[in-house]
Amino acid sequence: MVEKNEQGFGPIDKPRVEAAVRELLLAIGEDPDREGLLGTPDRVARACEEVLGGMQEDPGAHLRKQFHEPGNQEMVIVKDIPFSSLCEHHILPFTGRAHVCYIPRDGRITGLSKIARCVSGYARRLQVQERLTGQIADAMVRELDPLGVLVVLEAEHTCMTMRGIRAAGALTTTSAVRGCLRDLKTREEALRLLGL
Ligand SMILES: Nc1nc2c(ncn2[C@@H]2O[C@H](COP(=O)(O)OP(=O)(O)OP(=O)(O)O)[C@@H](O)[C@H]2O)c(=O)[nH]1
Ligand SMILES: [Zn+2]
Repeated sequence: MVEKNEQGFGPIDKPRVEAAVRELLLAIGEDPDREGLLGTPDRVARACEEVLGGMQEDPGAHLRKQFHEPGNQEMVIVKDIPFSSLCEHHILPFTGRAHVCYIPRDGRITGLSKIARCVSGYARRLQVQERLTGQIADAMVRELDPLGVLVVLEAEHTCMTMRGIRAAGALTTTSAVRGCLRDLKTREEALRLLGL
């Protein structure tokens, strides 16, 4: 049996991905031995390692790079963090921007880039946007114990734009709220600062 990591995933088996891509090419009526496709199974396998690399890490661990600013309980907002993920229903990309807002507890803050790294780690998995949003918020709560967290994701799903309903330009917004950001007034201030 394949050993799973602490995130619940096995390792990426590159030769197996390559064999599966070759089989897929045959299944769609292509010739995997024609010149243009010769390197494709290897390229797709390498691309999988990259775009699904978040399965091999604990994205929350980035947030453990912390600093202490005594007395600071003011809102921190990191806006417009770009992300790319893969929808687990069609294995097609959905891409967009994440906005993360939190209120530190007793000045316990994290490195700003670490928030973007956390988003990237959870995005580089097979996902649904709602779960991705909640996982980011929960990691913030787990690692920082902040007074409140608000995560908003806006994304375009290619499974909705290049196939199926083909609703080009349709944008999906999801949010996850924890702690004191559930309070209407605090949340309104966060949304105002986010321009949402
Ligand atoms: N809630 C949610 N739905 C998603 C996400 N990504 C894709 N979907 C949806 O998953 C659904 C899968 O529906 P199915 O009827 O099983 O699949 P389908 O026949 O390909 O559906 P259509 O896309 O409507 O053609 C679709 O409505 C997709 O739009 C996501 O991140 N969140
Ligand atoms: Zn999809």
